[in-house]
Amino acid sequence: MRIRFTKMQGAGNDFVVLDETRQRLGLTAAQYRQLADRHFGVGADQILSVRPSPAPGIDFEYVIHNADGGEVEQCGNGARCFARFVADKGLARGDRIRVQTLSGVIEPRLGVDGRVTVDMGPPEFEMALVPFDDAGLDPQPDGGWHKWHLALGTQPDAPIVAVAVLSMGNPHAVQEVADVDAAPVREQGPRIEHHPRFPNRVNAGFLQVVDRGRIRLRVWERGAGETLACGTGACAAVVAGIRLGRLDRRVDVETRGGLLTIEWDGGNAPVLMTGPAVTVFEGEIELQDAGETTR
Ligand SMILES: N[C@@H](CCC[C@H](N)C(=O)O)C(=O)O
Repeated sequence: MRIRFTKMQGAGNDFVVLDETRQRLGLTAAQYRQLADRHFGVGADQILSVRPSPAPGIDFEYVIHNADGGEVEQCGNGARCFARFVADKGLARGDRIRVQTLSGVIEPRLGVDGRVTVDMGPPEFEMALVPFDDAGLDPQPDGGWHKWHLALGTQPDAPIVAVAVLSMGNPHAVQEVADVDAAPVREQGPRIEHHPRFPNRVNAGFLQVVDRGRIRLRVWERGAGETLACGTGACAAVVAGIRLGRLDRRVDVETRGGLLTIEWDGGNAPVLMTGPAVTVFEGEIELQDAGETTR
């Protein structure tokens, strides 16, 4: 099967974008993995599918698959690329759209400077977690704010990390570090991702506070490994920092792939994320036949 695709990136978090507005491609998990593969495919952290409106008042459906082929609820950098894609392809009427994701409706809008701002909705602090057990977790509720101590292993000297746990539609566990360049992202990231506490796995963020309006961030993404930037990870890190009294309401987030700006007024206010969205190239690829068609 031969398909057309667009390769995009937002702060270095890269995507294969598929136009399914007229016809569903019916790809299998193995085919999503092939598209994401940097040696045998196009190469991407996530595959984004653009589908027609699923309901009145909604412009599009936005379906996200991680590089490992699994479907996920949300992707922030992808949301900006999604908005740029539907505008550039003439699929959207205005510069503001309403998009259905697995975790709710988000509202991206194109800025005059080429950047895109996305209303990501409010953060959630009551995530579904596997009940704590002595072997893996010591819960430390902190004034209603969920800050947990995770043991990364069962041996007595296993490292224990304190993480703030929240959802931006998708799950995040964020820890503060003194120096993000020296942070053990590749060692701890997979162990946090697969920690028994998180039934659906989790994205692991490592945040360094520079000052009240600036942080540096690296994220080990669920289903993709460390990426150059994670939009929902940036939202989660800033929300965590604000809740802990360490950050102001507008924060610049330095990632290895570029700068994102996150704003949050607290409580049930939506989180606003602003950053770049760039088309890299377009092409066609022959996909192998393998496995069962997914949603
Ligand atoms: N890169 C994304 C997040 C993509 C999904 C994530 N890996 C997950 O599994 O939840 C972003 O920019 O938010």
